[in-house]
Amino acid sequence: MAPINVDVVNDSKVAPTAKKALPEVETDSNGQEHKRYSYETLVETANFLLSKTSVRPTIGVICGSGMGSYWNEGSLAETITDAQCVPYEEIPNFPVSTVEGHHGRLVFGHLGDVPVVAMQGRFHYYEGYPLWKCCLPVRVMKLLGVQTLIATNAAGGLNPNYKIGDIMIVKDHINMMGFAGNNPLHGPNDERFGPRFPPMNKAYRFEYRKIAKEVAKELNIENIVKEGVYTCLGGPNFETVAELNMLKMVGVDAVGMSTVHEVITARHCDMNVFAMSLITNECVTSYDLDAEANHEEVLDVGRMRQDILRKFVKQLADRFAKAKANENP
Ligand SMILES: O=P(O)(O)O[C@H]1O[C@H](CO)[C@@H](O)[C@H]1O
Ligand code: HPA
Repeated sequence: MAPINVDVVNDSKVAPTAKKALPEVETDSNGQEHKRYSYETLVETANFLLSKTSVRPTIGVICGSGMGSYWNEGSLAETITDAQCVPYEEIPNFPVSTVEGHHGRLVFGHLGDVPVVAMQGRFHYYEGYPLWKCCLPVRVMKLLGVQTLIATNAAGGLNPNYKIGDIMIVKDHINMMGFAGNNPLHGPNDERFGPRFPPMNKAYRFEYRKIAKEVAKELNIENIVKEGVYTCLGGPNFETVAELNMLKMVGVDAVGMSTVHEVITARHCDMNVFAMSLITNECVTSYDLDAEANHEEVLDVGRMRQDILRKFVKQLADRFAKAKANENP
């Protein structure tokens, strides 16, 4: 692939009016300054990555808590073949991972025959990054040629029918942080990424959810695969009983601290999205219960389910790639 031309998107020349200069520096609520990235800056990041690997990924995977670190220890290394890893510290303009269970590097390689890039570690709002910065890798993936995003996360189960270790296919989300005006697309819009007002009602591609249910049957794991609504809170504290009961009332099945803003960013730049939550704990919705959520349990359940997740993701990548190929014969 030749280096990316900033004046051409989807083979069409970009009108000068579509390019909006983003403010160079944004200050977050803690007074910390974050450099804003223009389209051109992210193209530089993407070109750097293209020079580091021969893989040209069409599918991007984001590993949730506990699902990335183990990929480092032989397990996914066996699944992502020809792995070429680039630590986040080496990537120009990239944030770095600060959370246990998030390794902090991009892994380029293949899942079966499908060229992929996996984020072995994501960025969360509670780490101090503005939402747009948490989602910067999604835009970089788009510039690398990724058409489909598979986002995974660890989440607390609110739906009383969910058990620890279940996998919830995300059918929709409630953007709680967006209700307060916090959105990854906040700020000037550069139309080379996408439109000012992107629709979000079909965020989680119906066809891919259908495929995932078929794959679950084929892998004999349909009894642990559910489908539901996810929400992201800012974290880092786990929720109060009253907060969880409120979320339950408004139709949330699983709660976490990620994914929603990544999905919004991916849809904005017209990527196909599939997301799933590993239910790592049951949300405590009664004052009578003694249990408390904790990150160690979250990581343990990720470890417990790593074999199943690996097989599932590998099959999904294969089937999504085939579905995409049938779309563009
Ligand atoms: O969403 P991921 O990154 O999987 O992680 C989830 O697990 C962590 C809490 O244990 C939080 O970061 C929450 O968002
Ligand atoms: O119960 C939870 N709440 C929020 N985020 C989470 N991530 C894993 N479990 C949880």
